[in-house]
Amino acid sequence: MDTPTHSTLHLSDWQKSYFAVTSGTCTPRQKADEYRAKLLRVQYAWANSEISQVCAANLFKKYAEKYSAIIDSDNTETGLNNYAENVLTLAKCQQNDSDKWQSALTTDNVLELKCVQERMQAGKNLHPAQRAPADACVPADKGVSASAAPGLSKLGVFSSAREAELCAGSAKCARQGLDILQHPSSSKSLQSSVPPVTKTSGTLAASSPSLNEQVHADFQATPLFGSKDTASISLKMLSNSCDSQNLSLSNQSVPAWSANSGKRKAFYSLADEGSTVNPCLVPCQASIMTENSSFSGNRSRNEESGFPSFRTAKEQLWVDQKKKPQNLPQRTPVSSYGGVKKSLGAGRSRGPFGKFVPPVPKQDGNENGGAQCKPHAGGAADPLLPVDERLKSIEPKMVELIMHEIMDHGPPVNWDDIAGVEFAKATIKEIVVWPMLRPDIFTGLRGPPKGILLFGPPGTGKTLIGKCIACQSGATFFSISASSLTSKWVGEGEKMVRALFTVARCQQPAVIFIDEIDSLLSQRGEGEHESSRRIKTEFLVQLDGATTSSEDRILVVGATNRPQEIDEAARRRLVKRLYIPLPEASARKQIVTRLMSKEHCSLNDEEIELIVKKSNGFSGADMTQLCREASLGPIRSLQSMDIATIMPDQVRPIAFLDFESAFRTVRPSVSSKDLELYETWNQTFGCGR
Ligand SMILES: Nc1ncnc2c1ncn2[C@@H]1O[C@H](COP(=O)(O)OP(=O)(O)OP(=O)(O)O)[C@@H](O)[C@H]1O
Ligand SMILES: [Mg+2]
Repeated sequence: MDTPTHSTLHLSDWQKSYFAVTSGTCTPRQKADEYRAKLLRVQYAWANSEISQVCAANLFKKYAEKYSAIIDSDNTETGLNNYAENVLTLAKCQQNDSDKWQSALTTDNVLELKCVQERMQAGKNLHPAQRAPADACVPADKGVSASAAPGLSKLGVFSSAREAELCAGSAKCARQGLDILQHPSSSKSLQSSVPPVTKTSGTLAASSPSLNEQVHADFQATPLFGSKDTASISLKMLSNSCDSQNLSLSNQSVPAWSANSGKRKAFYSLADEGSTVNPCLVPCQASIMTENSSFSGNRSRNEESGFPSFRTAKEQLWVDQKKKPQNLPQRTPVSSYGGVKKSLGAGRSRGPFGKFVPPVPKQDGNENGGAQCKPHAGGAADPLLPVDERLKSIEPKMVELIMHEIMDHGPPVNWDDIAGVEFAKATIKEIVVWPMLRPDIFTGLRGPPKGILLFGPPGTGKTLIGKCIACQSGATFFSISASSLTSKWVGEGEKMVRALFTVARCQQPAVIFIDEIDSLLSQRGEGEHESSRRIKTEFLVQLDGATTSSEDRILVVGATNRPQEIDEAARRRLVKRLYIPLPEASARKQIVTRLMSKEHCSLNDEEIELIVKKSNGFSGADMTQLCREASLGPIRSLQSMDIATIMPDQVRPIAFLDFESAFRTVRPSVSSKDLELYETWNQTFGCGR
């Protein structure tokens, strides 16, 4: 056992520090460091019940004043006046100590010690009256605890004449605290004895029990956080900016300290929890208070042993983190369907921090029943699930891009929102929606076609139908703008096409909506760019696979207002070619009525009929524009002065005259000549009646 050596070492440490603060050669900074160290030692000594509350308070006061005098002084020779730096140093020091303290004082470690076991057993045999009652008078077999010294512990009031003794006691205790710090993880340190007598500058003289005895005493004297009043001392290392006069020491007489360990643990648990922080205290302020049994409520207990378990700040952080909800969303919600249509290259996360989320087939059943995969379903984006074999040949970057093409089911577009085009709507429901709902019925010859082409004049609702399919079909919906595919991925476009179909296969049932499909599948010619040719070829190959494979549940929906430009091979694969014509009178009426129903409007039925009549040849988009224009009429009729002050409900309703003036500026966007072309193409290739 090398205990004497240790003791000698610590004695010399103490002496060194003492001389450091008293010698004239010591710099103010060194002195401040030493005083901080002393304050820490006093903390430990008190926490270990080596000194009493009053003793600790006196020592704190003494050292805190000295410390503050150095810190607060502007004198370059004797003071620092550098608050921030020293506060940080202080905090760092505390943190390090706390770390070391943690590993040595876990309750389990201590309880496993043989000597502790023996002592506990012996303690059980003691008569209750024999147990250490108060003020940390610890029964020990060998040596006498400093806190057990009558002069230190039993007196409620300490005379100044006794201060030297108090200091001696605290110094010894501080040394013990250091022992623990310096041998944190070794259980030997807990068992090793500390020599009973030390002396420093004539003021230090105390006997010390061995630590194992102290530990034993802790447990023996602890009524397991019983209902007796206990005292805790909260020592806070805080701002140096407060004056030393602010040192507030409660001189309440403390009832019997029934639990040494409780006291020690109270100290640390409070320190961890920061429950008594007063931001305007001098460094190392001792805030002494009494607590009742609620004291024990502030700490956790070791459930097996019944002892309260000490937790370091690190442990507490870990526990707190475990308590936090685990199911925090990993990804921010995708923008709503109606607000943003994703297209290639848009809306995806960029840069090195963009997280790759591999798409995988969703294995579990879902509420929509039957559908294997849903847009943005958790399973699809869950990186923990195995990646589909088919995706292994695809570059992850491309898979990610494709995955970001999945459209979300946001604000829904209903079939009723699309005016007219009844035949097209009925056909699409038949092809898309029902087979998705009842795949068991739509088998064999009833199997749905795998390709649809929506063609017709501009602004007739083709894209709107695509959105509606996205919302109503319940399938994974990919919306690809052909132009973005060709322009942004020069050289890699065909790979993207392949990746698109592969991902779609993994996400079945899936709908791939290709708006402006003519720009992707225009007829192949000689002057064509090589890259666009390759894309087109790849697309046809994939389209062929998708349309011929009876197992795959992939529907390709193309939309164009230039159907005549589509390559004949593509045309063949898009078997259902549905004409989306200009809206008929009933459809136009529907559009006007629906839009005006949301506005303050004074139109009667006759006026609406007149509007419908006058709007012959208008597309759906034109009708929308007409209504917009008319709705501005009441505003235009206001004087510019009124606009600044008028209340919204004072604006007059939209009237027929507003439509009359709107008709003067809004013209049909589709010429009759163009219409003939569509009609002809529809009669040639269309599937309408
Ligand atoms: N049948 C319709 N019912 C209701 N609104 C319509 C209809 N057709 C068009 N609209 C209105 O016109 C707007 C444009 O429609 P959409 O984008 O679907 O036309 P499109 O056929 O795709 O045109 P383009 O061929 O130029 O792409 C829609 O947002 C909608 O407000
Ligand atoms: Mg469109």
